[in-house]
Amino acid sequence: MTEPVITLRGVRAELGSRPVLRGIDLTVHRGEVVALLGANGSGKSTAVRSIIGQVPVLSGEIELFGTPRRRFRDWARVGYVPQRTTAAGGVPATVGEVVASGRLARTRFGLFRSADRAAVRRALEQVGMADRVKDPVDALSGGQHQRVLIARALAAAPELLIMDEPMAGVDLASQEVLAETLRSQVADGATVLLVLHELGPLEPLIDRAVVLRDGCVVHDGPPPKAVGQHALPGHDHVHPHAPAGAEPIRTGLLS
Ligand SMILES: Nc1ncnc2c1ncn2[C@@H]1O[C@H](COP(=O)(O)OP(=O)(O)OP(=O)(O)O)[C@@H](O)[C@H]1O
Repeated sequence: MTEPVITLRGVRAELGSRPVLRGIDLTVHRGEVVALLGANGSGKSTAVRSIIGQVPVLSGEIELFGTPRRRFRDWARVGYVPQRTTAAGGVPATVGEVVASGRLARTRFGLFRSADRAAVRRALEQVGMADRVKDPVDALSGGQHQRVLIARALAAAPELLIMDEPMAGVDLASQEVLAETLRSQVADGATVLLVLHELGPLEPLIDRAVVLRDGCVVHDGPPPKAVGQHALPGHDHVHPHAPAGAEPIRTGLLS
């Protein structure tokens, strides 16, 4: 096996004094594409947020690129795409500005040189949004907004991509663009940890699946087949932030 890029050992975390992660062990090696699966509320988002330091850890260890997370400083190596809750939420920024913000960690003192501008342009081209660079993100559809968030993560040319439900609420055309973007990242050697509710169009890319239930790992191995438990009735995905009575989000090809 190659070197570990993400290591979690016995990670426990609480939210509002409720145990949400109850001793998670997870290793992602260089070049691997790992899907983090599980029902609503099983702790998937909390697990990835603990990795990037947004959720305090009660006990256990987290390492990034072999360095304890507390001492890890090289955040330009990590691209994070958070779970998208609303289309744009009144962000008064253009597509170009949002994507350029993802490049800041690679600039010297925040000054954009031609290599930085080229990286921003390349990221926009990868997700098919180069012609929208001047548009306000408010004007975009959900799928286009997600493409912009992914371009923002790609702008720093990260070695590790962590994405929380990148396909949720994304139209089919954007899903295909995102799957293709991810494919080229993986071909270039990126390491990827994806929170997913179902494998969907990303299935061919996934090397390994880790399934959480009630804050514990209940499976770590080959991805479940497309007709597995996540595609069965009763496993529809209701977004926790959606209004009460909202329809489950159908992320696409399997449902
Ligand atoms: N800020 C918070 N305060 C208290 N409880 C929280 C908070 N955020 C999440 N939780 C709870 O923690 C549990 C795990 O949430 P988490 O978002 O990690 O699950 P998930 O597997 O990602 O689910 P989903 O697929 O619905 O996003 C849930 O029961 C959720 O209600």
